[in-house]
Amino acid sequence: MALRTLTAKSAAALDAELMSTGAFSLDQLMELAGLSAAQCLHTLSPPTKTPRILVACGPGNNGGDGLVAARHLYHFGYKPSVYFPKQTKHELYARLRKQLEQLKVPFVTDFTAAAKEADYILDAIFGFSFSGEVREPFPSVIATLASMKVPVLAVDAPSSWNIETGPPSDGPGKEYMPTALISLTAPKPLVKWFRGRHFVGGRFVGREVAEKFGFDVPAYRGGEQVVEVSLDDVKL
Ligand SMILES: NC(=O)C1=CN([C@@H]2O[C@H](COP(=O)(O)OP(=O)(O)OC[C@H]3O[C@@H](n4cnc5c(N)ncnc54)[C@H](O)[C@@H]3O)[C@@H](O)[C@H]2O)[C@@H](O)CC1
Ligand SMILES: [K+]
Repeated sequence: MALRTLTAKSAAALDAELMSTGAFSLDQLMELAGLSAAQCLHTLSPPTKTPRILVACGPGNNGGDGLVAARHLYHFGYKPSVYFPKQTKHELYARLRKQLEQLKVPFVTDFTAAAKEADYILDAIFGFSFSGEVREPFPSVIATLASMKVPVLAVDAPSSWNIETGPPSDGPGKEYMPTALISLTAPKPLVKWFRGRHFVGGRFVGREVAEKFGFDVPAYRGGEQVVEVSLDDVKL
């Protein structure tokens, strides 16, 4: 199974098409993306082994995937906590937050302290719209992710990596290499620099649309939302 990659520009164009011609709402896509990230974490390590999951959420849709994943992780039997320092007023995010509050999922403010207590971290800080130098308050968060021993699953991209050119040549993300990566819809060119277990999730695109945007739908098994794809099987 050889998979083609999707550039940041094509990923954004695909998103726009799914939410216009495709007739999807953002809620739907985010729900499926977040569900696949939670299923991926379960594949990596069950709640009996790593119960405490710290979910780091950024200000955009990658962060929204993290909020959705935190809710599913709770229902899978984990004890998630959420770091969400740059909250938007968008009503979708307010609802996702309220859903977590009703489950008594804690929101933490000190990322480094919370990371020391975690068994696994979900990196949902930045996805395909990240660019430039990491701005506050995230440099210290990325530095913690880069230096600590707790395993990390990155959602769509290791946060702070450039989508096309991979890890930054300087700054806190230079040494950051998550344990695992779940590419949403299709791998991005940055997988060339990634060393770890690689998965694809976000099972909502048909073959016709995939062909139009120049990527491949992986061979998902049965009703699963996520599939492990060897990096050797990604066409770079
Ligand atoms: N088609 C798909 O595959 C889908 C993707 N989704 C998710 O949506 C993500 C893309 O979401 P968005 O386009 O909202 O963008 P991101 O969540 O990737 O990031 C954008 C946010 O980060 C901030 N930001 C960008 N560069 C920064 C920097 N250098 N320092 C600090 N902050 C910075 C921006 O101001 C913005 O708030 C994907 O990666 C994926 O996780 C899903 O939610 C929906 C479906
Ligand atoms: K991420």
